[in-house]
Amino acid sequence: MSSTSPAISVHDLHKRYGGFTAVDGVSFEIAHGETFALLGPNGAGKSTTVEILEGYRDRSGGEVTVLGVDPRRATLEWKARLGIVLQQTGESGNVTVREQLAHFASLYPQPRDVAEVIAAVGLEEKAGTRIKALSGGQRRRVDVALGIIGRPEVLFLDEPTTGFDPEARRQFWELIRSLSREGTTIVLTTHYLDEAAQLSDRAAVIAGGRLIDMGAVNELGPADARIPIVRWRSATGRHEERTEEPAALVSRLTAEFGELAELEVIRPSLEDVYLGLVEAAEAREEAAA
Ligand SMILES: Nc1ncnc2c1ncn2[C@@H]1O[C@H](COP(=O)(O)OP(=O)(O)OP(=O)(O)O)[C@@H](O)[C@H]1O
Repeated sequence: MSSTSPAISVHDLHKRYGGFTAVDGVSFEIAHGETFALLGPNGAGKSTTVEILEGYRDRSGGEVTVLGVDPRRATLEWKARLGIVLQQTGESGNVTVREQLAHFASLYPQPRDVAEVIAAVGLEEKAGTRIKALSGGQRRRVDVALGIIGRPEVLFLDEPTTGFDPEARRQFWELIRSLSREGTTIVLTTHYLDEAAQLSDRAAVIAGGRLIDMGAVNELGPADARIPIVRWRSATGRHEERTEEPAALVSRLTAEFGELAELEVIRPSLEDVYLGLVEAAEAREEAAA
């Protein structure tokens, strides 16, 4: 497959569970080397979509290719090119972290070095510990380690940092950035919008099985949702103004009033923009019902 073709292509994807439509006509493409986030509220259809891409779930309609292959026609060779960190942690074994990783490494043609992966997920001190004796967050790190041990070309991360402490999350971000620098294509689903903003090039927002927006993480949502907000307090109380030119407003205010109490310029975060998008989609849904 030439690298100009997308790593992942999804066209008009549908998934029905009995009479319930979980994914309702979703289309997107992910380029080689891109980090792409799938965002959306609980039950939006993110895991279903990702599991179809991974070949774990069949689809009801639409076309999908991952590394040029339809996941319905998955081969072992194709699977070896993917790394998968599922939402639920399955690792609770009687073997040690090092043994488990060495076992998985032996299943891949070009695995990463076991000690390097253990260090990358910050489990050096637990390498000789049985997995069942690890904490929840440490087990999640084992899941991540197992996802990358095979040197995947495409890495699927379904809520990878759930249960991580803040330091572990930052460490994980560094790991993902280094995998991305090596050219790994990464598909991330997360409810941590700061994580999506930190790591992804582009994001798609899904709600009720439909794609409601897609774009670069700093360009999602309507333009007015991203206008900066200037807040300050004066003798008359608290004030807030949205402006495309916050620096000009701040210098006008300081020229007029001098030093201002509690002055801040806020750029709406991905979380603010995301919440606006999801609320608008829910309102449209209710109006249509
Ligand atoms: N095996 C199944 N049978 C019936 N319905 C299912 C099945 N799996 C998922 N669903 C339904 O499909 C919808 C989408 O589920 P999915 O797990 O894809 O959502 P999600 O966006 O990943 O949510 P979360 O953020 O909670 O993980 C949900 O309403 C869910 O109840």
